[in-house]
Amino acid sequence: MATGFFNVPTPTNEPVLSYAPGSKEREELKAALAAARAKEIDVPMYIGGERVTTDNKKPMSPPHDHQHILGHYNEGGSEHVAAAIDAAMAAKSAWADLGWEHRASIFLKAAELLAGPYRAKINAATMLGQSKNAFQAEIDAACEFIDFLRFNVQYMTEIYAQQPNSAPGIWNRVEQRPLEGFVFALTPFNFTAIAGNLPTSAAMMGNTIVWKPSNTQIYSANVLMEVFQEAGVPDGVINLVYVSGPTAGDVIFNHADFGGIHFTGSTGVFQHIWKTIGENIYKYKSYPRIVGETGGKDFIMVHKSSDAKEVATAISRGAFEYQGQKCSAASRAYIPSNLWDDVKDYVVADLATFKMGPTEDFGNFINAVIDEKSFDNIAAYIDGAKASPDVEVIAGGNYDKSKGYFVEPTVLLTKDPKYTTMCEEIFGPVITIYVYDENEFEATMELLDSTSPYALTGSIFGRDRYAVEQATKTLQNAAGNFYINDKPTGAVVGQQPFGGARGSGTNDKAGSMINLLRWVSPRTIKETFVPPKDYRYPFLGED
Ligand SMILES: NC(=O)c1ccc[n+]([C@@H]2O[C@H](COP(=O)([O-])OP(=O)(O)OC[C@H]3O[C@@H](n4cnc5c(N)ncnc54)[C@H](O)[C@@H]3O)[C@@H](O)[C@H]2O)c1
Ligand SMILES: N[C@@H](CCC=O)C(=O)O
Repeated sequence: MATGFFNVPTPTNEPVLSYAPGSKEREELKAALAAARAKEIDVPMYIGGERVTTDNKKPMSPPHDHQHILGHYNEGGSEHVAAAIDAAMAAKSAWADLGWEHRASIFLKAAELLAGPYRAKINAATMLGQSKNAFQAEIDAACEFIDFLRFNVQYMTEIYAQQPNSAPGIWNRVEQRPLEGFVFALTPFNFTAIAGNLPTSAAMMGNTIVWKPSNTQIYSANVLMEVFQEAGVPDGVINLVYVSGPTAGDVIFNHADFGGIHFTGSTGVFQHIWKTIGENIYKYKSYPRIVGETGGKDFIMVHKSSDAKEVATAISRGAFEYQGQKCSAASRAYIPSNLWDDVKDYVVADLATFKMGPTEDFGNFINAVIDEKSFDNIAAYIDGAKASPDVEVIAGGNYDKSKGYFVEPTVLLTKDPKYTTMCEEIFGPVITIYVYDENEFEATMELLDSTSPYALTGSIFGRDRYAVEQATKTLQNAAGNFYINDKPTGAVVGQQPFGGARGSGTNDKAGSMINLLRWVSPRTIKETFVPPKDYRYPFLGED
């Protein structure tokens, strides 16, 4: 067998295409949208390379047009979860033994497929299934996932290259074994890139996977699986099942071979999972790796020296892109009294120009929220705000689910800095503003830091460098991704490794070496070239 020390292609961020009128990519995307809408599909589970169907067919619809059927997915039960674990365990040794360069090659090929022949298809599936506009789909399903794949391959090689020193006469080596057992990838609805990254990052390091996506992301998960198969991911390495969360959890968290969970989703679900794993700890062969990136109550903190228009733009984009359904979305802002009138005028003017509607109309900046449960939850927060004497609705406040789950981008102004919507994650297009005395900057930051249990993303705006430095220090633990004079969303793989602490997760930074290290179990090997043949120390010879 030929071998060598291989370098992988140097990763660079995938360019974001413009989808401008008349562009080739726009035409291709429009064609992919039309083709997807025209044909109902039957989406199987994938277990050990088998396409598994059941009698339990569940409809999939665009959130912005809930009467249209895109197709059905086949819902499984606990027996399918058990079969997926068996398939992952059966595929394990061949996959773990495969030369790393072949694993790298498979995932680099997946990146190329997504950048080229599958780009329009994965973006169209994300636009229809998750109601993302063309730009939001492009930065997620195409670019971010391509970046995850390419950069993770590079980080994998850097991990393998890290080796210890060796004293004369010995050779020390560290090998990076995959975890014993299987890895459970449990993924959210809101980013196709995250749904793809959670199973592939662990698989890249030699693990085999049971993947359970959110029901509302299955339509695009099916395209990802098609890409994985075409890229050459062997049967059984990534097994995709559609079951309820508790059904998956009951089987997986009771299994002796459960090796780790790669989770992204809400804080409540993650805390429940952690507790269950703790209660079952004696059942497992190893201590399972627990990686979870969860919710946020992301902030924009504004100093009196800021530019009001820059702040307003950060609010308009940071709070409302993808209907505020980003874990990083700005959902509370602290505005100094000297700037409020201007910031308010600019934000209200921006919102008046937002167009809301289906993703197939490329002129729409705002689309629908993901499903009825989410719509009702957001509407209840808005109703609560309307009824509260402490809150004024500055913009938006209306909603309508007759055709799709549409919620107007909504700006609330509160007199109470601890009002519910300043503390709780809403996960929708709602931001709450608290206007503070412009001379109370330090005290307001202390208030911000103690208002919510989360610490995911946050921004400081200011032209006064002393104020920016003060905020950077005071808010050190308030966000895992901290932005200066920028909105708190839009982290790019390889540039701003992403994740938060406190209630927001284990901060293992998706798309970084830190994350990949969680999916290996290092073994240190010491080899002695000429072993001693006498147990005595030299000084034991003579008195
Ligand atoms: N920090 C991050 O990087 C990040 C990124 C994206 C989303 N998020 C968070 O994800 C949430 C939105 O996504 P979501 O609505 O899909 O989250 P969710 O927690 O509802 O679901 C996530 C996954 O867990 C499953 N699940 C739900 N209940 C379960 C249970 N009891 N047992 C086992 N599995 C269960 C779901 O089916 C889904 O696959 C928000 O809170 C958001 O902040 C965080
Ligand atoms: N990484 C994304 C958020 C992912 C969570 O939903 C961002 O930085 O905006």
